[in-house]
Amino acid sequence: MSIQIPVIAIDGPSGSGKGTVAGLLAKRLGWNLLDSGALYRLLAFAARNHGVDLTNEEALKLLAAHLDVQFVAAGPGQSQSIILEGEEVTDAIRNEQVGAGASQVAALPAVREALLQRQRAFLEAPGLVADGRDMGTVVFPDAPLKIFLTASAEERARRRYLQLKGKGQDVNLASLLDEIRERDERDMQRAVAPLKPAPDAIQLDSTELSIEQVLECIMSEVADRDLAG
Ligand SMILES: Nc1ncnc2c1ncn2[C@@H]1O[C@H](COP(=O)(O)OP(=O)(O)O)[C@@H](O)[C@H]1O
Ligand SMILES: Nc1ccn([C@H]2C[C@H](O)[C@@H](COP(=O)(O)OP(=O)(O)O)O2)c(=O)n1
Repeated sequence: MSIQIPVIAIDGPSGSGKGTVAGLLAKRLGWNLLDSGALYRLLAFAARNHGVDLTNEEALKLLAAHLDVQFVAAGPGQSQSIILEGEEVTDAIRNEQVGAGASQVAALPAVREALLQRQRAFLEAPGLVADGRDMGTVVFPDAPLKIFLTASAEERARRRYLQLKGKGQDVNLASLLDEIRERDERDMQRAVAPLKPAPDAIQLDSTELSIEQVLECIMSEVADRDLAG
């Protein structure tokens, strides 16, 4: 009898808190973490370094298939450093320019196909917390717990503004709101694996919730399903 490794899929738009909550959940449960958005960000970043146009699907597919990337963590649930072609890029891929590029390459079917197995390879015991746009719909459709995390666009832009400003980036709230809206639109409208809740996802609006409240809400679903072992 094969033993199913549990997955918690957390999908939703930019700035809804997916990455933060996924990291905290993985830490609390001692599970592995998949930041799927980082793969699309890395691809956009690598494409720029190699002079590959973000519309060149064939070249991007090849680059995606051979992307030399390592996610380095001290152990399950520990924070990750991201190494691309031997260079630490953990912070370099976290800006809206790379985010917009990621959203562009993510709309290409050959790119998504090339990254699919790489994402599924993160599924290792004792469990996986996976965050992105299509974790519950495409990558892990059998996940026993799926969360679709949202917040108003204004609140998400405000969060992103504070986050990037805290990192010393020169940011503007109005342009961040525009960029977030543009990215939402592209991610929701694309033909392949668009951003949308899986039919069996629990929808959670975090506009008025603290990070701790979101975490507790998800932990109670984990307990209801007896996932933590
Ligand atoms: N419920 C919340 N309330 C307030 N701030 C939040 C909340 N969730 C996340 N944040 C903050 O918002 C920013 C964006 O969160 P992040 O996890 O990167 O979002 P996503 O991965 O969905 O893009 C981070 O600085 C994070 O600390
Ligand atoms: N599973 C995923 C994850 C991200 N993407 C695309 C769409 C997103 O706009 C970009 C960047 O994703 P990322 O999760 O890093 O972005 P945010 O942290 O939510 O701003 O990649 C995707 O298409 N599918």
